[in-house]
Amino acid sequence: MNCISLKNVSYKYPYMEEFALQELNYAFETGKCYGIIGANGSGKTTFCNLLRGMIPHFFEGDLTGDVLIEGNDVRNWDSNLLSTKIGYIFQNPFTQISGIKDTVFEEIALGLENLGVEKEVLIDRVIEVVKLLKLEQLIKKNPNNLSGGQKQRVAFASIIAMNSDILVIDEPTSQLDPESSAEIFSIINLLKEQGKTIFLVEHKVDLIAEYTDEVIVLKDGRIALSGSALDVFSNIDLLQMGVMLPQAAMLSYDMQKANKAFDTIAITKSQVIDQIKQRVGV
Ligand SMILES: Nc1ncnc2c1ncn2[C@@H]1O[C@H](COP(=O)(O)OP(=O)(O)OP(=O)(O)O)[C@@H](O)[C@H]1O
Repeated sequence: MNCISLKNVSYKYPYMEEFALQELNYAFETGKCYGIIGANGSGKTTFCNLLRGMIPHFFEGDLTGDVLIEGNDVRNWDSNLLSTKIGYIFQNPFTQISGIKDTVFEEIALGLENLGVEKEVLIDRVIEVVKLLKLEQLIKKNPNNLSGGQKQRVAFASIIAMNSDILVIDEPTSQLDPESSAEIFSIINLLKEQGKTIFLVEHKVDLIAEYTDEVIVLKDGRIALSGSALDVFSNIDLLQMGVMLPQAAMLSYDMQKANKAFDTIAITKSQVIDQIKQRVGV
């Protein structure tokens, strides 16, 4: 089933002459994890704002074509309903934390509280999410005093508590160290296992290759390339679109140049290991 469909969609910000998004056509399937990549200014954040209905509900400007969310035109959706259906995780965890709650527990409960969820249900739901993300040590702490990585985990917990079907995640690890980034990606894996539809903007292409099912490459607001992570990252044209290839793919191309090509292009570390094992016969 398609959760979001784009039919000939273009968008221009108010007072701008250039289109930020142009002639987009795509059918996004429920339960898949999509990676969104592209050079700076290619339209990734605008694309996220389109997918979550902020365009046209918050951003004015010219939107043409059809954005269908579960078959209904985005213009006909109630914006409050959309914000619970589609969760959004900011690039900067400091922006996501409300700043008005004294404990992590209250912070995670805030979205549910705003929805008027009954207190007992709310407490059960928060406890469930705290266990799932192993946040027990943090629940009594003040969210404002947490590290960036801890804040980002709390931000994920707040969104997961809302039980949104679709999650739009904009560069969640750009401000985190490798250890905190790995923790965030294990949470993204959990969400995949729960069958959520995920849109992930991430500059670290190795992570996109590892975790996503399909990849959309944006260039000047257009979908320049799309398909399975393997198809997209096997395409050397990516380099001309201002996008790096995963290290594994670079190694595959270097092996080709040295006339020692792998049987197939590898895009993840585990695929490289498989190719080497095959070659040395273990
Ligand atoms: N609020 C806005 N008003 C006018 N133009 C905007 C606005 N936000 C973005 N743009 C323009 O739209 C285009 C796409 O920007 P966008 O931020 O979506 O790209 P991006 O790929 O997310 O960039 P980055 O990787 O730098 O975050 C750019 O030309 C940008 O200048």
